Amino acid sequence: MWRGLLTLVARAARGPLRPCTRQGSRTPVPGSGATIFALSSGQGRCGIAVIRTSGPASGHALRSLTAPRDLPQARRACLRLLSDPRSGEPLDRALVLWFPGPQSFTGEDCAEFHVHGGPAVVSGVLQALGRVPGLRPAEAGEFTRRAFAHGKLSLTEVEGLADLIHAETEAQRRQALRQLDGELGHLCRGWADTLTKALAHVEAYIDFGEDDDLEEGVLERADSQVRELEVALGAHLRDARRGQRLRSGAHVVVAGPPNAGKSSLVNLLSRKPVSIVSPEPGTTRDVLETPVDLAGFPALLSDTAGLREGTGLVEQEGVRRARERLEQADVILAVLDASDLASPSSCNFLDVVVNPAAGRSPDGNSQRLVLVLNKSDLLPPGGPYPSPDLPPHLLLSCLTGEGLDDLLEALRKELAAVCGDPSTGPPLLTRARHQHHLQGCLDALGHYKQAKDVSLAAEALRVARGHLAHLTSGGGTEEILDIIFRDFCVGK
Ligand SMILES: Nc1nc2c(ncn2[C@@H]2O[C@H](COP(=O)(O)OP(=O)(O)OP(=O)(O)O)[C@@H](O)[C@H]2O)c(=O)[nH]1
Ligand SMILES: [K+]
Ligand SMILES: [Mg+2]
Repeated sequence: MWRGLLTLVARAARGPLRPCTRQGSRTPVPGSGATIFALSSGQGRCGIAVIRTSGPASGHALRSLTAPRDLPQARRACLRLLSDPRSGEPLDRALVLWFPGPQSFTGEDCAEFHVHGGPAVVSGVLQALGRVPGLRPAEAGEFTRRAFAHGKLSLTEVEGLADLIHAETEAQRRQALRQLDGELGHLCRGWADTLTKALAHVEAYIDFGEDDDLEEGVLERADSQVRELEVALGAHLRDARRGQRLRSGAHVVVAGPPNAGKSSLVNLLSRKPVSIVSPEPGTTRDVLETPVDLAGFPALLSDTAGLREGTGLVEQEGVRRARERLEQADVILAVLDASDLASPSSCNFLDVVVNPAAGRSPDGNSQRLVLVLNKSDLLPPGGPYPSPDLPPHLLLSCLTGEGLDDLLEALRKELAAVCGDPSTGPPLLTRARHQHHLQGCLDALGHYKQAKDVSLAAEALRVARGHLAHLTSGGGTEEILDIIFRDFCVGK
């Protein structure tokens, strides 16, 4: 009786043991019956512009604009005269491509028109397409959304694609490409498979626990699979901030005493005059932020007020803001005037900011510090060399540019440590959403271990697996999909 009841409970709670697939097809695509069209290449005058369509009327649209010719061979570029289907007026001589579904980007019938990139040609072809029955202009991200709905891309791949389109630095491009290649999704599916196996063992125990023909130690095996998974997830979560930093930029804060040359350095690194430079100490009063590509990594570079006490109200507020910003830094770029190391403000900065940070052993999650002694051009040639008891530092002259290459190399190393190097290592978690689901999965595994009842343990494994499925498929939640697809431009 007891066992029969347990089996019933387990069966009812189990539902179908659906593997964690790439399909996002549980979400209906809004207006998916329509055929959509859009300019997919950038706006403005260009050599070639690409216009594409997706949906059941794509073939008809292609035939209408290239009449009287038939559809070209699938996936082969063909030169065709395009003309307006109503007036018959020639529009352009263009390369056209026909991608019958499901072997297309969206999984639907698609057509591409590679036209000459003049505005009149592009608008002529778009207008002609708009007059074909069943066609309407595409909304932002609609092509990708259809690809997702037809299981052509998983959600993490969609995110990778969005990031690839927006990638501004080499490291961002590498990370996005890896995610688009499905590495993160692949990893999650591997974890989900492990969970499915563990769940199968637990369910077998629920169903046949007292039968003699059940292998020994099924529960122990499930336990050890869960333990291994916990270790892997834990390691990945510890790395979580890195992928996000790489996506949105690491915070690099330039700090130091007044007049050390902080603003000069910010201008040098960003290759434009973002900050005012002057011989007057206390020039920079507020935090000035500028996004830069630092040695291939995206960074948000902040110029700050020189740190000193006992000045006017405005400057004091600037100093307060500088201190606040320092606390949020991933990398502190500490600047001192090499010719003025003995001054009270230099000594104070060394004591309060540099030495404490230099004393900490850095890991991927703690702040890192690069110490720069600027104005090396003012040092007497051949020595004496700045104080030997300084922590590791680099010599630089913002005036002559000497030492800049070494500084960039040092920054590259620090940024690779805080952002993770996208060329090596496991795929990174690039969004807070990823972190949330991995943490949810890990928490559920914790419940599994604490469960007093085997059917509760099975339920915990199902919850854990659900989190992994949500990570790759979005779980069909419209809001998440809306947020992700909103990032896309029209035509993608
Ligand atoms: N000789 C020399 N002068 C420099 C160098 N870098 C900056 N300076 C000069 O030092 C002065 C101060 O430079 P800033 O960049 O304004 O210094 P800052 O640290 O931003 O100053 P505050 O914002 O006032 O704290 C300016 O007159 C610069 O031209 C350098 O490498 N060599
Ligand atoms: K200054
Ligand atoms: Mg300044």
